[in-house]
Amino acid sequence: MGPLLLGCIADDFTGATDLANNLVRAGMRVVQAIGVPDGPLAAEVDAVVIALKSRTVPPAEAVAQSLAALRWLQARGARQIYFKYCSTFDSTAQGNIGPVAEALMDALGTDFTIATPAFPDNGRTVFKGHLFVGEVLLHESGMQHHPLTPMTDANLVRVLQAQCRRKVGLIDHKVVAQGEAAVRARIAALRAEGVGLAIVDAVSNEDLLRLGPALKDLPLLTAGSGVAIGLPANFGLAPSSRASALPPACGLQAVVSGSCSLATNRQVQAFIASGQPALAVDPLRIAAGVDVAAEALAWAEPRLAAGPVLVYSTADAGAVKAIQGRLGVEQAGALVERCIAAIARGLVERGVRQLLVAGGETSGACVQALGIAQMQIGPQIDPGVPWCHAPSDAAPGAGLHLTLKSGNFGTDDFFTKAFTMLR
Ligand SMILES: Nc1ncnc2c1ncn2[C@@H]1O[C@H](COP(=O)(O)OP(=O)(O)O)[C@@H](O)[C@H]1O
Ligand SMILES: O=C(O)[C@@H](O)C(=O)COP(=O)(O)O
Repeated sequence: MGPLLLGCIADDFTGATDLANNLVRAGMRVVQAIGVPDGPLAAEVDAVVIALKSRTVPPAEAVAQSLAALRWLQARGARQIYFKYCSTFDSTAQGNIGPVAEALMDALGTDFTIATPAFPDNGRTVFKGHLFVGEVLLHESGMQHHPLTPMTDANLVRVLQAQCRRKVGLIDHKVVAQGEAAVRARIAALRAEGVGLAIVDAVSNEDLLRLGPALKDLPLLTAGSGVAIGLPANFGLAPSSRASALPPACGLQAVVSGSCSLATNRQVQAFIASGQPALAVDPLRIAAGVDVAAEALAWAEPRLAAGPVLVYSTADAGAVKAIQGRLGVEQAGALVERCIAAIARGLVERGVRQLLVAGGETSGACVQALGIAQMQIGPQIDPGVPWCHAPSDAAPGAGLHLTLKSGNFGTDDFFTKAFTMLR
């Protein structure tokens, strides 16, 4: 196996597939590893995305996990490191984008990196350092109500500065629009001013493609998945459908959702409105000690043969706040994640081989419960969300098709459309 071109560290599991998807589409062969790999890679690849569950853990833990991933990638000769976070810049008051970025800078001995969550294909654009989600600023996008990482300020220079020791600057759109030489000159000027991290404006894929060549020599990039579209060309790679081939799909179909994002709420409603079977799980009953996972599996089992079933804890912002008020934010999140993960495993043990998981933290819990170590990346369903294929100890034999949907991604009919794509 040759040295890696790109070594990637993602702060959650859906985010990791999102990044892998953009790299694959731009021509890289990619494996997504769940945590730092402890065995050989499943295939010859150009890039590895190590998926961590480090977005909402205490900063010191996120740093330790990220440095362990970095050491593994460095040992495989990775020529450039990419720290992937959310396109809505999800972070807690303590981090973890700033602390992890700075720890990686220290470990790599570099004095400068960029930071941009821009992902125009999904409506995430950055202008004058401010993040827009679709037509509105970040703090008006619904993200202000996120259960774990409420985002209340769209000014990313300010948000990142609050998380960093180093000075944070801006490479604004006027510079990006002029292309590689102007971006390089701006980076040199910022370095001379002692700026360590710069938010980069980008409002279109063209901006990201113009940015790519200017980033070629930076040891570390930090970004959402958007920046990835301009990187494979730096290594002489071009788009090819060969990179995304998966084995044929088989088995039963199911959706589990622990995401409470606006897009997922719409997708759950659309699935229910289409008349397909759906069951809500109640966090208060889980907290009361009821075996909600066993109940859900007993409900699902007789229905699976007829088509996809949905089990969800998805709720609107008001309902989530009420639950968190009763159980505490972390306790509510952890209880629901454990329950949905047990349901996902039980469904696979009952023959589900096409599984859709909605929610980043939820996906992390499910993938761990399914004993999945590595995932092969397949074709895109919607921007940022590919089908994947993975061996799982709950699915002996050929493994299972799996898609990890970021909370805010996908069209309203995603829960139905995803399965029709596999036919
Ligand atoms: N009804 C609910 N009440 C409170 N918390 C919930 C509920 N449903 C899910 N959660 C928790 O909310 C969090 C959602 O995060 P995540 O899975 O990352 O979704 P997203 O991708 O939309 O951010 C998880 O920790 C999940 O367990
Ligand atoms: O960059 C993105 O928006 C996604 O890849 C992502 O990280 C989303 O996280 P969740 O909303 O927690 O799924």
